[in-house]
Amino acid sequence: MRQPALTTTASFQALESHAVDAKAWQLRDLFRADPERFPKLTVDAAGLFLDYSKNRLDARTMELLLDLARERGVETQRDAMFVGDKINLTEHRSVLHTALRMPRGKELVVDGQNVNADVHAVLDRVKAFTDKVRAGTWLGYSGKPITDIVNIGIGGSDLGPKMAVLALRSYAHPRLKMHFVSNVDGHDMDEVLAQVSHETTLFIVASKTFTTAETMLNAQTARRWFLCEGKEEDLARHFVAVSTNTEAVAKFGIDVENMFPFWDWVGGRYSVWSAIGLPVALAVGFGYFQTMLDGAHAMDEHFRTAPLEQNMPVLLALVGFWNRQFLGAASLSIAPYHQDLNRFPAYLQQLDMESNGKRVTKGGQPVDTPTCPIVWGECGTNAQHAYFQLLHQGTDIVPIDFIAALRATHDLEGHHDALLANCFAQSEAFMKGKTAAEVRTELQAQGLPDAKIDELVPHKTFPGNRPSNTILMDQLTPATLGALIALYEHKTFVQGVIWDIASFDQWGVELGKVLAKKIQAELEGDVDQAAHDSSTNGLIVMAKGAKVQ
Ligand SMILES: O=P(O)(O)OC[C@H]1O[C@H](O)[C@H](O)[C@@H](O)[C@@H]1O
Repeated sequence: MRQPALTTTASFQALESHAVDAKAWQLRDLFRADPERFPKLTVDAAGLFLDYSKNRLDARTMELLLDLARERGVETQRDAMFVGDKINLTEHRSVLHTALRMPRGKELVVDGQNVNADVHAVLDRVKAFTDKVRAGTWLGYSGKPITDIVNIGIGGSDLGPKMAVLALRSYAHPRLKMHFVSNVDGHDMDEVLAQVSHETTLFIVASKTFTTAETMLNAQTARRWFLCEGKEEDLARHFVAVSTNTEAVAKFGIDVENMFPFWDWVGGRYSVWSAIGLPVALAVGFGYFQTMLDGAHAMDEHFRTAPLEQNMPVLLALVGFWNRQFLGAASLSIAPYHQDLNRFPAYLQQLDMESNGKRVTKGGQPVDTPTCPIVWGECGTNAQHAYFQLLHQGTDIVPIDFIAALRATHDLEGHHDALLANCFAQSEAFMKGKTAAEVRTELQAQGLPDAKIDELVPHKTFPGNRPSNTILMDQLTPATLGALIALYEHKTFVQGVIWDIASFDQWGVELGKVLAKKIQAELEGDVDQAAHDSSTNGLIVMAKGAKVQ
């Protein structure tokens, strides 16, 4: 159904008038005025807790935002996604990552395909394979168990598994060392190959399409490296593939018996739940991988059934929309206060920016509002000692998602209180700030002369009023990780519906791929000067010059 332009809708216009005053609100005042703000603006779901009270909004703002969600059809479109309607319009595909984590036996038939049965058949194969590798009964060519696993993939075939393997580090198998090679830059492969042995390494070539240039080149390099010691007939023990493209896998020379399939209705950035999650299952065991799927399913059920006003992904999406639209926040910083979530911001960059970094509506019209913010971030407390300066006192408003676990998975004394204290202190500082009067009183108490105080006050003042969310879980476990990823997946979906953009394609990555192919041919052959501008020509000539030195 064709949506009207966002700014022309009644609920958007109501929000716009509400925002005239709301933009000037001070978070300090909102907290002072309502001691119940915390219980009112927090929600629990699937083992996660979201506190969105430190945003410049009130109950009326939320009501209007929820009206907008309803007017844009969030509920109808959510339901359409879950039942397998072809909501990926430009590629005419269903969007069924939620089916990958459905319990066994739940009926879901799409285009005559018994989706649930197919998903579980592949999961059974993943289980059988991971059990063997972990038990040490899947042997390399010289009869030794596998010790190193190298996942070769990029984008969705890298970021999800890499992030999850690190996040679940404390569940990892003691013998298996996981490596990830994604970059076409040979330094990436080179570094990994230097650490592993031909006899005991298993390569997973992970690519939905099995045509991605980087992955194909890396896979060829790995194959060549392997054949320096191993024989052709040993390849099957050392190379497996995860893909939707059986033909290309066979052509590459990987035994299709060793291929774990998935389907075109799984988007790359939504694929960690499919066989693309094989490195996760190998690292933590199938049982914990299944628990991660269960955690995501719990969030799916919440998203599918909870009323919008208590629906965590919907609330997170609406708050993000409010900050983007009405506070002009062009970026969103992700601050996991958990070292094992170190790769989570990078994972979210693809999830969010590749999904919603679009400038036209589903109907092909230019959007009339800003869309996806730039997503970036680093773990706290490291981030505090690097760029938090700008977030506290710079000229841009950058909302922050703080993510923390109440209990650690280590038992090192003193660390966890220090970590949580920093996390909570930062969101408090962003919210409250420090007024000029407070700074002046503090400096006066230190006995500084008036002239010095006048000089320092502007520098030491914090404007505050900077929005943040805090997401808490009891511990970072396979279940809470699954729920956390699903939370953000659904948040991205809801925002895409509000903006009426096609969240499940990624045409914006194509142009560079085509040009790179052409330039690579020129680096290896003759330069097609007429095809380029003087800058590009100049750079190509420099690279060619460096080759002959
Ligand atoms: O899994 P593959 O088919 O190799 O794709 C890997 C990645 O590359 C593409 O260019 C897309 O931008 C990503 O969405 C995708 O995840």
